Amino acid sequence: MLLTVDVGNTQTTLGLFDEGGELVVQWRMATDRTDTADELHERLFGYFLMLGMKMESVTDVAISSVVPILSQQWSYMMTNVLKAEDVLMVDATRDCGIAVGIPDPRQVGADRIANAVAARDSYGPSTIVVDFGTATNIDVVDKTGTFRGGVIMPGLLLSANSLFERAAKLSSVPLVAPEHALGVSTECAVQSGIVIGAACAAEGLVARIKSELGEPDATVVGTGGLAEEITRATDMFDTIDPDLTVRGIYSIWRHRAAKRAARK
Ligand SMILES: Nc1ncnc2c1ncn2[C@@H]1O[C@H](COP(=O)(O)OP(=O)(O)O)[C@@H](O)[C@H]1O
Ligand SMILES: CC(C)(COP(=O)(O)O)[C@@H](O)C(=O)NCCC(=O)O
Ligand SMILES: [K+]
Repeated sequence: MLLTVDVGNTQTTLGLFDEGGELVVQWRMATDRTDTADELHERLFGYFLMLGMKMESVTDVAISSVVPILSQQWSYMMTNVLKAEDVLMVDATRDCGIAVGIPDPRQVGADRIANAVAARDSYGPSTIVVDFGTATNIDVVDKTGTFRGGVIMPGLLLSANSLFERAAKLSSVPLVAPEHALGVSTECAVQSGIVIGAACAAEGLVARIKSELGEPDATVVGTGGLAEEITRATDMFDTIDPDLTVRGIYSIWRHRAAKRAARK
């Protein structure tokens, strides 16, 4: 089985794929920057126990991480503790099976490359991904199937928390989409600003990107932990695909495995 690990700034999503490429199970844990390799091992062991699965069933590992300190700890744990033979770290400077059309691929977050690969595989070229997590990032695949970059902006929770921290009369409200943009209470006004505001920002940016690319019919896909809530505030998405990043990591692993097999 392939174990995929997607280390985001807020949560880490783990996935297990069977030999046929089916995502068998997926789970999330909080991302804690202070975790050591031993702590990650303990937590992984606990999840396998809970799932009634054996860690020995993992033959391959692929990691996408946007938290460098944890990239090291995960990689060390998989190699030295789990003794995985081959640990793939997603990295846009190595062949991920997609053309990268930006000047310095070293800068790109691994999750954004994974999103682009899965978007191209699942929806074809000319696809725009909006990923609502710690950051809201837009990842663009043009009609030639090339990753073209996109947008990075503060995520909903980050924006909301800064607002609550700095505005003396405001305190935390549930981040759900209100029925109307016109808020008649403090709670509704804040929900409108944060949730509908994030939807409108994404709509506006996607419209501009479509126009800059000259691809008005690009497919628009929503993903990330907060996508389900945003979708209540907009009809911009052709689809919501919560497993996009994890499938991208799988595709990149499969691409590399096929290349390796061809060399043998
Ligand atoms: N299954 C879920 N359904 C709804 N919200 C979720 C789910 N999983 C995570 N979230 C929310 O999404 C946020 C994390 O999103 P995620 O895309 O994992 O961010 P990151 O990749 O930056 O860590 C968290 O604030 C969490 O509350
Ligand atoms: C844009 C991101 C902060 C998104 O992180 P996330 O919200 O998934 O935790 C991450 O992909 C990142 O740190 N990228 C590096 C900069 C770049 O992609 O250009
Ligand atoms: K994100």
